[in-house]
Amino acid sequence: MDQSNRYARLDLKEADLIAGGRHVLCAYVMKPKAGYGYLETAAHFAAESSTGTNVEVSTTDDFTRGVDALVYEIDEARELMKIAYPVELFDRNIIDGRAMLCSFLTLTIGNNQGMGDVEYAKMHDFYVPPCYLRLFDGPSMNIADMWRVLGRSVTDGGMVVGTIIKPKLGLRPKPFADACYEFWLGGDFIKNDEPQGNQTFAPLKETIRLVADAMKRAQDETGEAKLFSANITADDHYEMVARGEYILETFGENADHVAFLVDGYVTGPAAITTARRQFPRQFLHYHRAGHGAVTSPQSMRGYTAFVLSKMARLQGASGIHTGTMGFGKMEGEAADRIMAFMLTDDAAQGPFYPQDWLGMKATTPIISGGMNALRLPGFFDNLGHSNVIQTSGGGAFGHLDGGTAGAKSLRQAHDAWKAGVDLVTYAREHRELARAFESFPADADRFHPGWREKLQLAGAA
Ligand SMILES: O=C(COP(=O)(O)O)[C@H](O)[C@H](O)COP(=O)(O)O
Ligand SMILES: [Mg+2]
Repeated sequence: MDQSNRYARLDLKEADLIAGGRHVLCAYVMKPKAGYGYLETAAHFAAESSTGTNVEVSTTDDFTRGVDALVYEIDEARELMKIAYPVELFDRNIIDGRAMLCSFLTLTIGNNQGMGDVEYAKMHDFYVPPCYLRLFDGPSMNIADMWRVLGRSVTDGGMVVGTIIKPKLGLRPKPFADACYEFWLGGDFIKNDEPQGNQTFAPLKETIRLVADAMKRAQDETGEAKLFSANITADDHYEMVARGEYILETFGENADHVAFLVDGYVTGPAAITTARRQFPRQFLHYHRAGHGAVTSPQSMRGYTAFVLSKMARLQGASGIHTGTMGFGKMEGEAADRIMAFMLTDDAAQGPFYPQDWLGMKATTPIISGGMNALRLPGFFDNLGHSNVIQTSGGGAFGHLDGGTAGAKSLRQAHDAWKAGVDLVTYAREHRELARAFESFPADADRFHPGWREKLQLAGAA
């Protein structure tokens, strides 16, 4: 059944829809299955994503028709389809009238992902009007709160030098806490790797006690504040709260040095909101393991990493992984920086839509995945600033001289970039950085050709 006479209004102008402020706009790359017309499929998609189904139902009335989602633009050659969703369609909490991200997802990227006439459809951008934006929690904390703990400028405090405890699994509590101590002697921030929790060989309560003690000792030794991001991800809301409360109690006077890590892709918006609302004074660290299943450029369904990031800010993530924009080991490209700008700026431009955040706090980009000191300058050049959390797992613990030296090499690379000094030149006077070149020679050759001669290290070619 062709429903385009009801669910398509190609005369509507995007600028008018934005000015009207009553619609959420979504841009998809959509392809119909063979034998289905583009507009007809787009209209069915909008029907299934709002008030309709594949047939007319007798219970529809005039009010219903007033809240139809409407296809307002198509470009078959680019496989582009844009849909306007009236804000009334989205579910609100009964407890406080606020918006919920799961409702946004259920409609805009729900049943439409399994339709028989759609070959594929992937959301590439969305726009949220002010009346709906203000109903989302948004972040309560971000990197500024970390900088405050670290005693730095709260507007331009620079890179938070971080790591992920590696190996990913298989450390018992003491070796785990020892690795933390070692890194903290040179760095600022440690996160649990995403699968680390309460395994039988590393019970959470014991590990956390030892990590809290390691933090105290590292702070005493260095005279600097240290930060830890503890994984509280779980299926069960009560389990997450129990973990969070235990961790805060155990860190005691250092509880404000603790972030909570939640795997927001595998657990979904409910877990992110649990952490955001139960622990509004803690930095909420959104880890996105698994997101590649839908966000990868090879996946033609779901949504992009840009969309995931934008949703994370709405939900109130303090920080989210944004990949390494082609400078690390995970998929990504230099142009991914627009993802970071959408997280941090008050007005930003996405691939299809502008977004005004109306003063909603920024979400901090977390840069991770195959990074090390040698890859940082190129990354910062591309981004244009270094106000991010950066975590190098292999890049710290893969340093020939261990985790402390690895941490120092990362800080030195950041300092060199801030000072506008070439990395090899800086390494001549900074031993840990120099040894990072020897630790990661393939990267050194790729990003800093001629480094051996310039560094004049013993054993250099
Ligand atoms: O453990 C790591 C990186 O370890 P390493 O530093 O040893 O590569 C993170 O889970 C990835 O960064 C996730 O990817 P992304 O940040 O893209 O979500
Ligand atoms: Mg990890």
